Amino acid sequence: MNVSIIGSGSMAEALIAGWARHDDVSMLVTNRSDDHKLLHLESTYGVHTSRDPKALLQHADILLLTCKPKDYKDALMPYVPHMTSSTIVVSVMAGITITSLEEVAPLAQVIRTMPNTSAAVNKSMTSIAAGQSASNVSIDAISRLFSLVGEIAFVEEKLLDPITALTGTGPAYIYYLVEAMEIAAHDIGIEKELARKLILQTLSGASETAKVSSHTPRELYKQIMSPGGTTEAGFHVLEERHVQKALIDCIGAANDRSKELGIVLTNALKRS
Ligand SMILES: NC(=O)C1=CN([C@@H]2O[C@H](COP(=O)(O)OP(=O)(O)OC[C@H]3O[C@@H](n4cnc5c(N)ncnc54)[C@H](OP(=O)(O)O)[C@@H]3O)[C@@H](O)[C@H]2O)C=CC1
Ligand SMILES: O=C(O)[C@@H]1CCC=N1
Repeated sequence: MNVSIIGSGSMAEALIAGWARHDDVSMLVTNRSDDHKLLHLESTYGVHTSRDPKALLQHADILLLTCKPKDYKDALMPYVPHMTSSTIVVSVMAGITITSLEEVAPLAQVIRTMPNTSAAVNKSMTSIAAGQSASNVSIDAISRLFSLVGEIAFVEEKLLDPITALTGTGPAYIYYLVEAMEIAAHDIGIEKELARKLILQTLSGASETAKVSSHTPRELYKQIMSPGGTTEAGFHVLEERHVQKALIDCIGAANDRSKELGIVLTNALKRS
């Protein structure tokens, strides 16, 4: 599969790192102006880079838009005159709707996705919503492409905003938790390197258990909690400080922002 990638930031690099392990994915990458980043991607992953829209479109029918939502119009415009009905525009952007993309690229088949940076280790959770213009063959191609770097789910487009808050942003919540556990480990006398190993194996074990177990998360944490024991003592603080409520509100705020991004940017760019 040939993919031309427009934007070379964190999300693009995670996908490139994942796809670079697959010989059948050929990538041509561009960005706005960061030559250093393009050189880094060439030397690290063996991808090719270009600043010629025609070359990027000739390389692939799949144009992957990995710029920030505010830049989507500028990023897409140079390709529009060269597009045909076999051009597939795939977006990973938060908030920007299929309709907005179709307005800028009326000939293209548009597919919206929400992956996450765990694509770099083939563990992305990518949700996919296809526009009316996308053929089954194109949808199949895109689902195969993202399956190479993790799990996929087909969803209705309206779910992509909440999914952005849950799984697009999701790894950041986990890293924040790991950071807190590392600080705590230091405070209670466990050295950094050992702490990291202990924490990450605990996290991956808990994730795997939650995945295969028939128990709910509540049942699973209750199984670890002995009356009068250490877990209960720790949970007492979590409950007292309303940590679960804070996490629920955090995802709610990310969801609100995701919706807002789409509305504000689409209106602003329509006026421009
Ligand atoms: N970061 C994440 O974890 C996730 C991000 N996303 C989505 O992915 C997208 C990218 O996010 P992220 O990687 O963090 O962003 P970054 O800011 O790291 O990267 C943005 C990239 O877009 C490029 N760009 C900007 N304007 C243009 C243009 N006109 N033409 C070509 N390239 C352009 C920039 O180039 P230059 O540096 O040269 O200016 C840069 O390489 C966002 O829309 C976000 O919603 C989705 C899921 C997770
Ligand atoms: O913070 C953001 O807007 C992007 C979208 C999902 C993850 N990062």
